[in-house]
Amino acid sequence: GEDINKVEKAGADWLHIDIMDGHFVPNLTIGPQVVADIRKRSRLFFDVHLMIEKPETLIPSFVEAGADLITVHLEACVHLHRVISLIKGYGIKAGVALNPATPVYLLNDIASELDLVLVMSVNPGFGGQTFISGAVEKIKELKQLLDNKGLNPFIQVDGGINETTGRRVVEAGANVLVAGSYIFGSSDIEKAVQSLKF
Ligand SMILES: O=C(CO)[C@H](O)[C@H](O)COP(=O)(O)O
Ligand SMILES: [Fe+2]
Repeated sequence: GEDINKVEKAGADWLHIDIMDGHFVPNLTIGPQVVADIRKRSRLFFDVHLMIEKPETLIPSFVEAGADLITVHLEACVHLHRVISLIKGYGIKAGVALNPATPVYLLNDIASELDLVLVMSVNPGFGGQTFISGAVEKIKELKQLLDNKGLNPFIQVDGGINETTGRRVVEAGANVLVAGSYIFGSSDIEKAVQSLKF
């Protein structure tokens, strides 16, 4: 709660909440109850990143908990269009995340339905990993695919973001930066948050 208040005061626009199930990724974090609890402490936009198998089973609970946007992994969805429709049916925003090894062209037939595309710049599962530079070219490729279709969803990048990598991805076309270690490991949280507003 204290940390959330700190980033809110520091000027963070959104709160990115990592949900891991110990199956889709080799790590376990929190579930809908904790999201509902932190909802009581913050008015920030809740950006819920689901790194879970069969996300459709828990989407209603995360909506109920107060999510403003839910992002699912393309790799975790057999029926991606159905899952995106489910999220949007609740009147909230829907995003799709791509692992570092997942190509951008797989979004071709779903791009028009999306409010956000998340390009993972680490393999999901842990904070504090090193930025994978291949993400930069991938963002450019994604921007091109979206531009060709006249689409303008948020382009989010998550993993190893700091002032240097953040600048590189923004120049490539990203407009939503997720940062964990860089912000919470900083002695001046406000300065760290503001340094990512390019
Ligand atoms: O989804 C994630 C990992 O799966 C995290 O959002 C991401 O790693 C942020 O942490 P850091 O900024 O420390 O890399
Ligand atoms: Fe994340």
